This record gives sequence, structure tokens and C-alpha cells, in this order.
Amino acid sequence: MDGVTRTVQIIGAPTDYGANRRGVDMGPSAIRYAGLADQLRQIGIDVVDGGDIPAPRAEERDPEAETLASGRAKFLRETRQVATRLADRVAETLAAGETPLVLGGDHSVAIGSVTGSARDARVGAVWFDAHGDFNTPATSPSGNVHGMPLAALLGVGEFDGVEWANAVGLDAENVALVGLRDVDGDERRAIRDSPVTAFTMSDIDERGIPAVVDDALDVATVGTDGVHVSLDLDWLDPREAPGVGTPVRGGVTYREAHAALEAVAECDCLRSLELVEVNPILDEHNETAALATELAASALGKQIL
Ligand SMILES: NC(=[NH2+])NCCC[C@H](N)C(=O)O
Ligand SMILES: [Mn+2]
Ligand SMILES: [Mn+2]
Repeated sequence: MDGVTRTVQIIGAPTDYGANRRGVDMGPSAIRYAGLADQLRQIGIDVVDGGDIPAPRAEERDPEAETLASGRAKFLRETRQVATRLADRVAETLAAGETPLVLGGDHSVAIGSVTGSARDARVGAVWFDAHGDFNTPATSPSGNVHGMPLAALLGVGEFDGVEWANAVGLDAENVALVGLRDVDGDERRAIRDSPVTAFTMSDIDERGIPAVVDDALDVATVGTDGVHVSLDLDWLDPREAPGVGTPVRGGVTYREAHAALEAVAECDCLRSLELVEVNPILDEHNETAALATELAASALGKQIL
């Protein structure tokens, strides 16, 4: 982006239908409150806040959709509604020459962000997450769609039809998971059998963040027009990011996370970005939202000096 001012459009997706715990629907407010727009303006970015996409209110929940037995997806109708709207917004934002910055919401919103980002282009994806998000309604132990978006996007599994959830311009060969440490049984097999590239926390232990993230970005850029970066805040260790619904010990540190997102900026390949799974109810003084904000700034070019 040398010499060109980047315009970032913030798009809130205030939904928690994909998660087991309520509260991530307040993620967009918490991240905005942490000063996202100002921090990005300070590094010379033009910021447009496009507001939130409409999401069905919790009071309108279909109680039956919540009590489906495991092995099925909960709230698929609501998830589909949000994803479809979000996909349109992301695609329009890109068509206008702006960079979409999506604020979740639980990770099911990625179905919308990535299908939108991959509508008129070939994209790669880097998925910073403790989890694989590779379950399907048939394999999920919980029925929570936030554990399934990557499978949905790659056309794996049956999601109330697949076309709405399938990202046309995304190939599994261009997907890299980074930081895995909590994967379910069938999900594990599915990831191993898929052409996606998965870097676990053990890979990070052995090789260090810079090498792993460079490889992930290579995977996502080969033959693509740009990269979607999906940052699930539970990627970080719960000591740094307590405000998430599915915390897992042994995550990356504060510095590792910044180094990773600085590498994203350096790659000059970022097409769309999302920050998901911030749960203000479980947070401590909004520190997870503040961290999400800082990491977005690093991904968009903020440097120490
Ligand atoms: N985006 C997330 N936080 N995903 C957590 C998924 C947890 C678990 N693997 C499940 O499928 O239910
Ligand atoms: Mn996760
Ligand atoms: Mn996730």
C-alpha cells in the first residue's frame, strides 16, 4: 500500500448465536469503546465506521433451536441471516476500495466475512485460533457453529445447504491455522485429511512465531489476490485475553501476538481482517477488547518506532 492511504471500514457483527456463552454480541461495542477508530487514525489510516449489521435479537431466539441434541448445529437460521448480510457488506466495502475490519461476534461471523471477501477474488486465510473451527454439524460435540466456520467455508459438511456458507474464492490449500491447541476427535481427523496447513502451539514452541507466521502467510498468498486474517482472541493465552468464552491455557503471549500481526502488515497482503470472540461480560476492565484493538493496529501497520 506504499504511498496510498488505506481506508478501513469498521463493520460490527453483534451476534452470539454461534457460541455457548452469551455476551460476545457486545464485542463490537467493547472494541469501539477501547478506541479502535482513534488508534487507527493515529497511524494515518482513514477510518469509516459503518456501524453494525442487523442481527436477530436474543429475545427473538427460537428456544427449540438452542436445545438441539449434540451433533446438530444450533441457531443455523440466525447464523445464516447474519452471515449473508455480513458477506454483502464485506463485498461492497472491498468493491469501494476499502479494507473491511469486521468486529464479532462469535466466530460464526467468519462465514460472512470470508464469503464476502472471497466473492470476487481468490483469497487465502490465516486463522489465529486455539481451535480448529473445523467441526461440521455431524461431528460437533457442542452444536455451536463458532466451532465450524472453517469447515463451512471450505464446503465440508452439510450446513442447511452449503452455498451460502461456502467461500467460492477460497481453496483449502491457501488456508493456514496458527496456534492450535484444542481440537476435537473427529475434527482432528478432518484437519489432517484436509489440504489446509495447521501450525500447532508445539510448532510455535519449536520454531518461534516469526518462522511459523511467515510460512502461514506464504500458504495464504500463493496464487491469491490477498489474505483474510481471522483473529480469534482465544488464540492468546487467557492470562492476556481473559474475555473470551472458550479460553484454553498455553496460548501465545502478548509480544508473540504483536509480532505475528506486525508480520501481517509487513506482508502487504491484507485484504480483510476480523476480530472475534471478545466477550465483555467475561473480560476484566475491557482488557481483551483493548488488546484486540492494539493487534488490529499492528496488522494495519502500527510500528513502535
Ligand atoms: N471459535 C471458537 N471459539 N470455537 C470454539 C470451538 C470449541 C469446540 N471445538 C466446539 O466445536 O464446540
Ligand atoms: Mn477459538
Ligand atoms: Mn475460533
